[in-house]
Amino acid sequence: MATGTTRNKVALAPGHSLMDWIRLGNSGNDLTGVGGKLLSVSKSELAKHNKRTDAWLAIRGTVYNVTQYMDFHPGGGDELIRGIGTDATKLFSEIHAWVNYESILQKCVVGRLVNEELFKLPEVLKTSTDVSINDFNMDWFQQLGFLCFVFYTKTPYPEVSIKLKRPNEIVFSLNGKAKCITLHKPVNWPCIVKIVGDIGKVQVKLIKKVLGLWPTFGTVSITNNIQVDYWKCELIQSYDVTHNVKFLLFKYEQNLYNHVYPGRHVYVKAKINGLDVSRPYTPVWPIVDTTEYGNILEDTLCLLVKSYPKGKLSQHLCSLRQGDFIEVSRPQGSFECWTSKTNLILIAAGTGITPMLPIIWNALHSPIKKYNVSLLFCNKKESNIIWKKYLDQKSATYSSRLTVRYILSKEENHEGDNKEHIDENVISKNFPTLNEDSMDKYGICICGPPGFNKLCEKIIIQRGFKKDDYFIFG
Ligand code: HEM
Repeated sequence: MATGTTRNKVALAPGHSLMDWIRLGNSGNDLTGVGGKLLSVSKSELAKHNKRTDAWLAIRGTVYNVTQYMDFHPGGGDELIRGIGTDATKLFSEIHAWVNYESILQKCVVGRLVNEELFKLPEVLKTSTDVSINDFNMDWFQQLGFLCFVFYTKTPYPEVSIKLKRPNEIVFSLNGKAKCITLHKPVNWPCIVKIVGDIGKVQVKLIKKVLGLWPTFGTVSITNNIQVDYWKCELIQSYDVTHNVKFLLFKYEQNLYNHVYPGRHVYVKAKINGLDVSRPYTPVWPIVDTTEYGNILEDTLCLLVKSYPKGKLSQHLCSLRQGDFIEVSRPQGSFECWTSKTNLILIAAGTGITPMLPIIWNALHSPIKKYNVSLLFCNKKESNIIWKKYLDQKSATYSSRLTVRYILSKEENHEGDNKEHIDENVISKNFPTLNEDSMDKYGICICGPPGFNKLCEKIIIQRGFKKDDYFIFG
């Protein structure tokens, strides 16, 4: 067994070099074992993951899942096991403080190791229901580490923007009405927002800078609206998705959160050769819950942009560099996911997948209802399919609730089916099987080029669907 002074490297099995490990990390496999979510982990929760087949350890406040790393560890699995289930900071540093663990384990982050005290506390420490802001009521509650505001706007799908103006001053703008809260003490950014669109409930969690109970949340005052026509956004990351589609991550100007509902869009504006050019784009957050792009923060604006040969704005966006700015409008659109439907049929062509991604995510994670989703995704070639690996992973995880069918018009698909020119026949042939007894439970979304949308609409009308049963993203 190694001590702080003995060095004892082992021979790793073939296929377990550092390069193989990096390859595994980039393969899209979830090495965190928790779906890439960032968790708050208590010491007692950490202690439960102390087996070779379920191994977590913490180093300098970050919790890692090292189960997959076991056979790649140059000091051997048996050595690594000494640290699992614990805060291994000291042990790790004694043996090899120089090892760049953050980089090696970047795809294995489970979350932050947090103070045990937070978990011992009762769920709600202090609540108040008598605060009324404009036309809606507000509750708040706190624990040592955070406080939470809950707004009941009484309108479905309220417009929500939040801005932390100073560490202890936050502005909530709900349906265009803004209130400023001067908080009792400072909080961190970003906030964590949960919205139940159907009933207009907005929950905002703020992490306190310093642990402690507050006697009050602070004071409320009226303020100018923070909603403007366009906000400035800075490009922070850009990734290639296919040969002509990029995944772009933007940060809003200082500490702003701008909620966009699934299926709604924003206008993106940029000055090109002295002229303002703008176009609608549907943000795809939070669908990207893979670790492939690191941990995307709540307030990030995520866009999928296809560069068209004649598309001035799309080409401009695809050529942006980190630190470049664009302007982004308030959310627009009228799509509201049907509350009365439980089966969604989504028909998309190419980048028409963008509104579908948040709809799928929402349908699979809805706290209110279990939706079943059938996606029919039409592309020219397999290499054009946006995030196929991700869609396949999702449909494997939710195999009883999400089915994905790809139609390729320019090449054979991997199942050996012939290439299919996308026409009425092909869409009809691949249309999900319907249960005729519960036709009223189906809601259909269509998004593609105008000709494609027309074709799909014709087919669904032939199948007896009415205007209220479907939505075409134009
Ligand atoms: C906390 C429990 C751990 C123990 C007891 C442990 C033990 C050891 C031992 C005995 C060696 C061989 C001796 C040496 O090269 O100095 C070693 C090497 C190594 N370990 Fe760990 N290790 C632990 C955690 C980790 C973690 C979490 C990582 C991942 C980032 C890691 C990465 C490495 C690397 C890269 C080497 C090769 C270092 C070199 O060649 O200089 N170890 N470890």
